Amino acid sequence: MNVTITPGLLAGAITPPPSKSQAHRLLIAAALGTGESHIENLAHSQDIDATLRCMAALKAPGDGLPELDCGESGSTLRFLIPVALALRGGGKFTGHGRLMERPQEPYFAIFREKGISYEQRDGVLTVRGRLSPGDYTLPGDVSSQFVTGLLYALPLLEGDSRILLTTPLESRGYIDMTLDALEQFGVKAAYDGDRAFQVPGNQSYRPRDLTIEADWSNAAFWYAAQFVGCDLEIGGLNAFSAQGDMRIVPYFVKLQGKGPVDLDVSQCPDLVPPLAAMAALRGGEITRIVNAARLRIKESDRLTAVTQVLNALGGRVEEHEDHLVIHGMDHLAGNVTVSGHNDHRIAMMAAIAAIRCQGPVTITGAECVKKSYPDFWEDYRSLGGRYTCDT
Ligand SMILES: O=C(O)C1=C[C@@H](OP(=O)(O)O)[C@@H](O)[C@H](O)C1
Ligand SMILES: C=C(OP(=O)(O)O)C(=O)O
Repeated sequence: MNVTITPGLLAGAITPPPSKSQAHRLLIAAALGTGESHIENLAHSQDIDATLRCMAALKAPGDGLPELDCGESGSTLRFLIPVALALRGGGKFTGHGRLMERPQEPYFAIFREKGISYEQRDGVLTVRGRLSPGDYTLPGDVSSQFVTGLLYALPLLEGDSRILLTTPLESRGYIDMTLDALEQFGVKAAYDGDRAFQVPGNQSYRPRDLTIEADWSNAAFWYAAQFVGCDLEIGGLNAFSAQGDMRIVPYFVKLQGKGPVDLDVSQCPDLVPPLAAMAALRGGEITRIVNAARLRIKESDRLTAVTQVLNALGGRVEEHEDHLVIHGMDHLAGNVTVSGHNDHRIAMMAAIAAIRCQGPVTITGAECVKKSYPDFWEDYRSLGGRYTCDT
């Protein structure tokens, strides 16, 4: 689907969709539960549908390894690899887009050490073996999703385990969300705040009735719209949330100030596309988005995609190995077609930057927003955004 936007300011009240990260966590814990749980405020984004489908496959009776189609969801794949080992002695994992090329080496290193077999061939990752209680050592700065996967699976084992990080933890907010979700389901895991987690074994997930919070990661796009001049009332968010992407609020305030600004995104990588849209429209000011190397291993190489899209719109972005330098302008030229890079956050960034373009902007593959925000285009229109679609 191509969307062509006629630039113009948005206005009105908006509630962001339910948090994808929290939804993954609550659904997996609920499915592992010893009874019936009720999870309210679920949106059928593609990633959440992937987790629902995979949990159903893991729990379906049957012999042999379950087949788990993780779609394009890194969270689903990395959370469920250890869970599948604990529940079913492994699984056959498939994915789409870039998913199966995204790194799994921290798990593979553990599997080699522990005698768990793994093989990735023709796009299928087959993992087979038994998880045993003990020490699990891995880096903390490739993806926090490996730690989350272990935190879900290790409590189910018959003895105590530890997770030991060899490098500092990045994306820490996501681990806080994981620990928060585990606690809600009565599962204990202690984090020393640095490099070690203690995870007692022989635990079970108690059933719970919970409501998924509104998503701070996607709210960030509406904050970016606000920043570029829209009059929005962004509602429904939990100001005391465990979601690390709440950091959009202090970063928004920082960007409103004059002078050069450095934003460290090591703990909030998903904020980079909306932050970059804001920075591109920070007239006459320079913004550096630093500690962003892991952006290259998301749905797209997001450092390249952000740079290409904003520069095509008429912005001035310099791409570096692990950071971006953005020279803010008052307006962008637009009058161009840009690719959504099959990446929801890149398509949404383009839609927000288009608000302050002088000519129309066409975004190709704009349906990719469905990965996390299925109603994004409807919400954009409900706020007065003008666009046409061709499929
Ligand atoms: O645990 C999660 O829900 C997520 C963790 C983050 O990944 P990394 O830990 O790989 O940075 C984030 O980018 C992703 O969108 C969601
Ligand atoms: C990177 C993302 O998700 P995942 O890693 O789960 O694919 C994202 O939603 O931006």
